[in-house]
Amino acid sequence: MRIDGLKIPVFDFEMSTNKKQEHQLLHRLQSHHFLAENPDNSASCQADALRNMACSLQYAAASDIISKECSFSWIQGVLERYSSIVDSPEEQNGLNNFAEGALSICHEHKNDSKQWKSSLSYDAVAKLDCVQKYFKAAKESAETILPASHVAQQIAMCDTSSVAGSTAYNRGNTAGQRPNPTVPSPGYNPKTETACSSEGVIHQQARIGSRNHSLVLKQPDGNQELSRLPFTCNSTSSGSSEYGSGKRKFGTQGGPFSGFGKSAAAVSNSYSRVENIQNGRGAVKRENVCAEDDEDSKAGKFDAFRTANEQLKLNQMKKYSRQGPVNASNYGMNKKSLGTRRGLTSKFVPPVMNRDGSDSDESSTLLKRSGLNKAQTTDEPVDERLKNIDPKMIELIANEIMDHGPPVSWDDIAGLEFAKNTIKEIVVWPMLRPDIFTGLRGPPKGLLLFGPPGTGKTLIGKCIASQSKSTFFSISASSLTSKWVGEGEKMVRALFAVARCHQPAVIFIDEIDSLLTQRTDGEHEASRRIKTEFLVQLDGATTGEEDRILVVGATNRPQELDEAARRRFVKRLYIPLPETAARRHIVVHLLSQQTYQLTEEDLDSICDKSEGYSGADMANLCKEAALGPIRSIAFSDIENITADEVRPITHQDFMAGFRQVRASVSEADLDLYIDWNKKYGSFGIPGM
Ligand SMILES: Nc1ncnc2c1ncn2[C@@H]1O[C@H](COP(=O)(O)OP(=O)(O)OP(=O)(O)O)[C@@H](O)[C@H]1O
Ligand SMILES: [Mg+2]
Repeated sequence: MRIDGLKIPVFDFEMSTNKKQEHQLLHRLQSHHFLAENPDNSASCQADALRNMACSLQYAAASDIISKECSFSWIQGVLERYSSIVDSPEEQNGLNNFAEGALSICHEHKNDSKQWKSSLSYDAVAKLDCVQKYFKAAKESAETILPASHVAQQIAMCDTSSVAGSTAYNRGNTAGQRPNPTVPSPGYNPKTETACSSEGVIHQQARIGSRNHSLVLKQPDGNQELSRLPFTCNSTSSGSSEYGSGKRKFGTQGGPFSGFGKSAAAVSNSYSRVENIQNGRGAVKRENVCAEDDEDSKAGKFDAFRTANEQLKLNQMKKYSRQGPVNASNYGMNKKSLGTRRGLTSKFVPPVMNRDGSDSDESSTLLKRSGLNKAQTTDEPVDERLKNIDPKMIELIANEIMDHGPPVSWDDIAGLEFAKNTIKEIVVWPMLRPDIFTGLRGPPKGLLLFGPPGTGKTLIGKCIASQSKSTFFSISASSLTSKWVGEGEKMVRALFAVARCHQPAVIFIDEIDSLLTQRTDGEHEASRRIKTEFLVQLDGATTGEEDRILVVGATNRPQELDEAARRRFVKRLYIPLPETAARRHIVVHLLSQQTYQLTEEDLDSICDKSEGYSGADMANLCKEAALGPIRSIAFSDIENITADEVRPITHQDFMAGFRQVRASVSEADLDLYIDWNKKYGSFGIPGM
């Protein structure tokens, strides 16, 4: 006999005298075959048909309609086909069993495989504790030795019979008699008893109603019962409709090949373990140790029998038992960006979130402050404006870009009164009185801070972050370009979308020249796209008039800015080198944490001598001077000296420091800034 597509070898039937049985078998095989081979049928329907086919073959062998060898070889072909469907990753032709876990985690993708478990093998079932016990019992009985695969098959067959419906074959007779299969009918709940052995060594009884089963060891002539091994199938899948629909539940059994298709936990749960067999011929004492089996399975004793999918679920259940089942939709959302930093001074974020509900205080506080955690990590509706934005980008923005560094006050910034006042006007006042700052009085949407390096541009950004009560996003051009290679423009879009949801908002872009350099013909397409997106967002094409988002850019190369970008930064503030008073302020401010002996004249002298120094240079000078008293301590005393015994910082230390720290900004560079400021800079606020 040959059935196309299954590559089944031709075997001789052991023709039964019962032509009716044979006819029924052929009829069943044929109909299952057509169901399995019809490409219009769904994968689950095909798999169902194959399972039924294998079941029919098993039954046929058990009933001596066909030979055992023929049945096993044929079943092998059927099972191969069945496995290829169950485990196929293709959505159309397979049930994608192994990919299910990953897919559901990624994007809650659902497919038929949710209802299916992939196959275990005969060998796998044979390794089960309960089956091994049978072997032991059989050996002890010394009456008959059963091949492992045969017993395993019996277990699977018993499981088959526990499920009523199309594959439950009714005999309605007692063990030892030849089977008398009938065509199953819907709703039929037969007492099932399956005898299976050409040698008549093992017979199996299964009563579906009570779900009590027994393996009966018999004499080869099939008449004398050697031993009876009862066990219980506590399957929860019963009824033809459930089986027919191919429904299978995690941790439950169902279907003829549930021995192949369920985890060891499910298998061990399904059968009570036979604890003690008194003798080969006598009664068998059985203890139901389902719970223990469950513990075994939890302890991983049966790891070899779990499919990847089941192992994944088990792990998740174990891991998140305190949180309940893992919600695939929030799985990816909760993940932290790998090793990213949040802002300029924030701590390292571990790659894996602490999922036991005790996520670090800092990160949870951060997310709370960002207001993103609730919308993004729970089922609460996400803001309409964020719907088309990649959640990972939103998360990155919340984690890394929203800045929550140490507070910087306006007093920490020496000098720069004009810049500070302008910023207060643009940022602070409109926030206090949004009703006044509307229409023509509406604050500008772009502010550019330019000037020589080390003059406090970034410091001003930090000050805005802590002083303005707005949501502050601090971003460097490199974080837009390097982390999302090829996706920088999406990141820009996401940044503005998140900012729009958290108004009033300030987006601070340090070193903006590297992001918005002049566009050239030869430049990379990706960077061009970022620039374009930025210009679009800055222009307010997607930002309404009433949106309160201020973009603050800082650069020490303003001349390299794209002219379109320049236009969009309406206010361009020159942040010059600190004047004498500002330098004095920096020195006093930094020395306030140390002991020092400096007269007013000493300070004047230091400030005069530091003409042309930037704020950063002044900070370095103070550091160098502060090391003077330490250098004067003998090396041998360094270990024992107390902090109070260190001498104060003196004028000489500063003079020594001047030899180490020189001005970092040249006159020529300054001229460039001054020129650019004359051309494009904002000169001041009227009346100030
Ligand atoms: N006006 C200032 N008042 C107080 N400290 C200042 C001032 N300017 C600079 N500093 C000191 O210099 C350090 C560096 O300043 P900052 O990073 O803001 O410079 P920058 O203008 O951003 O430089 P760059 O253009 O190179 O990025 C600050 O941490 C601070 O200690
Ligand atoms: Mg800077």
